[in-house]
Amino acid sequence: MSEGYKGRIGNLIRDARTHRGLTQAQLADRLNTSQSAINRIEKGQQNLTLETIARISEAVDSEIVSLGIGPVHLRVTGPTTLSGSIEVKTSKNAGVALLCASLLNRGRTTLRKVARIEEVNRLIEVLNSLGVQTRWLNDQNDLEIVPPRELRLDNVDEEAARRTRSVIMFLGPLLHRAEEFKLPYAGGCNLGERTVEPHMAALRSFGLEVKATDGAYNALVNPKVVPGRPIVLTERGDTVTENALMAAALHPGTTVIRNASSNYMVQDLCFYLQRLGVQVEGIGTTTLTVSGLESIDVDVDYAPAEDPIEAMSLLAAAIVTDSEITIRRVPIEFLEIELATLEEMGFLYERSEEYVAANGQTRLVDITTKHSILRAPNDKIHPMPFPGLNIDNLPFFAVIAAVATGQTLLHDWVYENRAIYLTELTKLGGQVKLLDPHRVMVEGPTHFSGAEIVCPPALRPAVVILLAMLASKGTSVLRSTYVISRGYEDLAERLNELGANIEPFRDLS
Ligand SMILES: CC(=O)N[C@H]1[C@@H](OP(=O)(O)OP(=O)(O)OC[C@H]2O[C@@H](n3ccc(=O)[nH]c3=O)[C@H](O)[C@@H]2O)O[C@H](CO)[C@@H](O)[C@@H]1O
Ligand SMILES: C=C(OP(=O)(O)O)C(=O)O
Repeated sequence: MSEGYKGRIGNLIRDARTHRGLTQAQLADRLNTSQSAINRIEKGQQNLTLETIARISEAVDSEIVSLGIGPVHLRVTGPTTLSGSIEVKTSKNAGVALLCASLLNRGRTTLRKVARIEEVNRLIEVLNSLGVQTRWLNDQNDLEIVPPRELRLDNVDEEAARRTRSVIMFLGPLLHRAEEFKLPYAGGCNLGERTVEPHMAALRSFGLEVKATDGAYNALVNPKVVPGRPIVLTERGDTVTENALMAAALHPGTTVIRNASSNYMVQDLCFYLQRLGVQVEGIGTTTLTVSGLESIDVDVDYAPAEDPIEAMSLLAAAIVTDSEITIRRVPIEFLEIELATLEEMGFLYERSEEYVAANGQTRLVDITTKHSILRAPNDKIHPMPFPGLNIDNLPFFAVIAAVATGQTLLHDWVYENRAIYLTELTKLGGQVKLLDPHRVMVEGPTHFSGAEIVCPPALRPAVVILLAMLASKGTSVLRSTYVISRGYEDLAERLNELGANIEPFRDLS
């Protein structure tokens, strides 16, 4: 390591340490080393291994070595048996919808226990670039959002916006704020072509016309156009329903949305809109009736519900490692089909009595997984819009099927590219055959063994690979894991608390 580099890293570590309010002695304590060693490191007088840097990063703040130093990789040593209990965090998808919806309100929105994930960070960056003030209030991840009098729509943080797809949900609220504006094309995971046409079709009823040119959506709004009849969505998509709801919230009349998604994030958005004073009927069904308001200026507090996809990920972690763990705060109403499918495969578990999430609505349970001997299901596993098996939960059945005896057919009719990434499991010893771009056949049981794999550019398949690595004998490396932190908060650290051995590290350039 060059002298210059050592000095630079030393400075970064000192800054991160003081930022966390730690003395050298306290940091030394956390790392099981001496204060004089920390002093030498900070002065750039010490050679550091990547492992040490990763450990220091963890002890102070994982951000310290992100400056100028490459992506985070994970080294996983397995096989692992997990134990203990873990709490499900609030959902990425409600989090991003509510951040967008906060633009409807001229007052202050406080969101409780927001998932502190990269997707949320990107959207906060976009909001900040528009002049919205945001502040994390405490280590519970409560977030305060205060919009400005006038939004700076000509100042959008394009780089942040392009890294998320959720920015498409700015269209619904913004069409009430400006008659002309521009948004960068939505990005996000590479799951193949994902149309935005249903969004345009739904919002046309509110006078929005969008021309897509030069990498941007150029929006023109005719405020005289209001929905004359029910809006019929051509796809029961989640974000399209959310866009239509947000547009309807500031339309001072009644809007009926048919073929609406009734999925978890849509429900959270509806509950938030109700707090804003907007009347929403039909929550949980496919017809939503919204009585909107001329303007909204209230201070509101809302606590989004727990993430069914994170809960499914944790169930899959337990199943693939054959572990008995307790997963707390599972939003059971959004996992019923998944659990019924798992039961058919021989999965054993106990569940607690139901209790209610902080939003006062969503039903939660604690699930304790039990040692199970799994067999392939008789029928194929395929997703459906809620109340079907969640589209984002399907990939987890690949790693579950890999530990079940027999052949399981997974049919992802939804995404052009997502099933393809599941074949990466073969690198760990899985038998996963791609039948066509939408169908994979998984044959188990599998004796996983460690390998080095670059993260697929899609959140759920990336986590599926990570979970298989937990069950793999020996050392695995999962490279470039930004895509995982897009949707999960501290996943590696939290799995380590259950007994996993996952070590984050970075390359030095
Ligand atoms: C931020 C957020 O909330 N993201 C979720 C949302 O994305 P989002 O709402 O953006 O999903 P899309 O609109 O891209 O829909 C996903 C895919 O499903 C297809 N499709 C969808 C519904 C339907 O009835 N028919 C149909 O064909 C679409 O053409 C597309 O190819 O919903 C997806 C599907 O649940 C989830 O994977 C995403 O995690
Ligand atoms: C596909 C997903 O999300 P997004 O819509 O943010 O790409 C997902 O959460 O798996």
